[in-house]
Amino acid sequence: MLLGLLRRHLRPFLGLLGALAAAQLASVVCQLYLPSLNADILDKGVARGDTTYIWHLGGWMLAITVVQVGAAITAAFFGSTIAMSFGRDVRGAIFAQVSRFSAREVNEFGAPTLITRNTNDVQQVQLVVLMACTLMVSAPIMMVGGIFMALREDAPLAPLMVAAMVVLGIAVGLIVRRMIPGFRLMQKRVDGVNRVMREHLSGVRVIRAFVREPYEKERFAVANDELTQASIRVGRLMAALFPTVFMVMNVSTVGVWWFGGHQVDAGTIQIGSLTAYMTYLIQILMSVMMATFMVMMVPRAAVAAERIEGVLRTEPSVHPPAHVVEPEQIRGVVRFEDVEMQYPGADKPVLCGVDLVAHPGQTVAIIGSTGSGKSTLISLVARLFDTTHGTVSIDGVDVRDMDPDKLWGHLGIVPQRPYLFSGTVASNMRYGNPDATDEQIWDALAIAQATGFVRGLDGQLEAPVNQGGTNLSGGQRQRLCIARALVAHPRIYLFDDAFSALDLSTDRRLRTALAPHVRDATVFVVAQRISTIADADQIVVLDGGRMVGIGTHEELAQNCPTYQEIVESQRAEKVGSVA
Ligand SMILES: Nc1ncnc2c1ncn2[C@@H]1O[C@H](COP(=O)(O)OP(=O)(O)OP(=O)(O)O)[C@@H](O)[C@H]1O
Repeated sequence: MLLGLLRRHLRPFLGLLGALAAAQLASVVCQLYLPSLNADILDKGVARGDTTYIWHLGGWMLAITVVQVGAAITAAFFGSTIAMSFGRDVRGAIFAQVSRFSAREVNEFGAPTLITRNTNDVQQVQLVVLMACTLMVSAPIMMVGGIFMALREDAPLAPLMVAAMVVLGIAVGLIVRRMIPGFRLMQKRVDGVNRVMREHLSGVRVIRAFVREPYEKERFAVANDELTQASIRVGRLMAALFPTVFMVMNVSTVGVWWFGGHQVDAGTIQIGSLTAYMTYLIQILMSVMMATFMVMMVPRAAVAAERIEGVLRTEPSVHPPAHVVEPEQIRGVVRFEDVEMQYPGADKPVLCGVDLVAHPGQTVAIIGSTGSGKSTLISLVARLFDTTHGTVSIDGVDVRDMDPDKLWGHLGIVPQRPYLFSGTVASNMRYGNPDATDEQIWDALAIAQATGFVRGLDGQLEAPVNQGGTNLSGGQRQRLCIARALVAHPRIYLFDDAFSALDLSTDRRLRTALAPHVRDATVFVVAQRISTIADADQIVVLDGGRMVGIGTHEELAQNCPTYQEIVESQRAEKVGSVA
């Protein structure tokens, strides 16, 4: 998975990778050449007292060092550019993919893991790219070149070098193999900590109201502890890695001095060559160590890549059609035909046999007990989910055959949980219609009964709105969400319990103001209160996912027992609250 991800997202940087490889090559060749010049200075210059030779080679060494430093800086610059751009592109790809997800995929993954995957996981892979860019060419060349140059200086010491490399390779391999499952567990536990943290932040008011802070602290402590345990397990293995590398390096250095010393004694090797041999050995083992460093990161990056690919390879269940069908003209006739909807993993459908037509200019209200399927019904129009049987069509075209962007462009959705984006009142109002004028916004705010409180805000339309609209009350948020839908001027409105946070008189005023504005549109209203929907052209009564009544308020009050029960229960509530 890691290789696949790297291959796809590094392709645009092939040119830069080539330049990086050239710069690294230049740097390594210079590094490999320097010890051999040093050996010459010692053996031919110092040993013979030839100062001119020393000055001459010294100058060469200086020039080569300058080239080596320049090449190393250039390689580091290219490497950082490639790694950072890689990270940017992968994050962009994940964001684009998640934007294509339907509610089903978002629910299946969960927001915390999607956030971790787009941040922490990408960072892990990016780190490996950065390391690879630094070592990719230099480590192998250094290793091969070092061996070649070292053998040129002294072949009899070669078995020692080979033994050191083999021992190092086996030791590192064994440790790294045990690290992979540890990293997988660690990333999962990072998700766990994020999940608890996110829930804590979103539900902070509820937590305080129910005095559940100690419980939440305990929950976080458990998740935190689990992450710590997993990290410690991996950390122990990592801790074993470096001492192993250094032990092999130090033992082989002692071995070289020991055997080399005897050879110098015997006169079979010169001191300069032995010094160069030592430098090469250190260089080789250093590159093995650097490669080890990278190898250490690869398992974690491989796990991260697996998680990233998990997102990138998930096919959204609500996907654009292969052949888009455009309605001749969008009028807004919405038709449900024998619609059934079953959530993935659920044992029975939440909607069954729904047949319904809504015409432009009509308001269709949906009422029913909690969990009867009202929100699900209208979410099918917006293709937040697809039906499992039957069709939902707009102007005769199945919504699954329409271009999703065009479909959503005709819809004005006011969700059950009003959500506003960080910015200003105006930026939120222009969310569905960036060209809306201030006048249009004020008109929409007036219909949504929001003018009063927006005028009272510091900055009015330019008043700041926090993420999620948390600096506004629930009712204010709901009114701004209604106004936002009105500014977009869609053909079809979907109000999902959008009036529930409004008091009765505001609800009435809002509906009166709304009527002329949506005169030509098709309006769906999910509501709990009979008073909100009594004027609707059609009222659909849902019970356990089935339509148990359809008609006007008067008709249903006459012949629909479920509706009569709802009316009766609300009347009793009203009498009870007055008493
Ligand atoms: N994303 C989901 N995944 C699985 N089941 C779901 C999902 N959303 C809703 N359900 C289930 O589907 C049923 C209908 O939910 P829905 O939200 O449509 O009801 P509702 O009538 O709008 O309820 P309420 O009046 O409380 O908002 C419920 O039993 C709910 O548990």
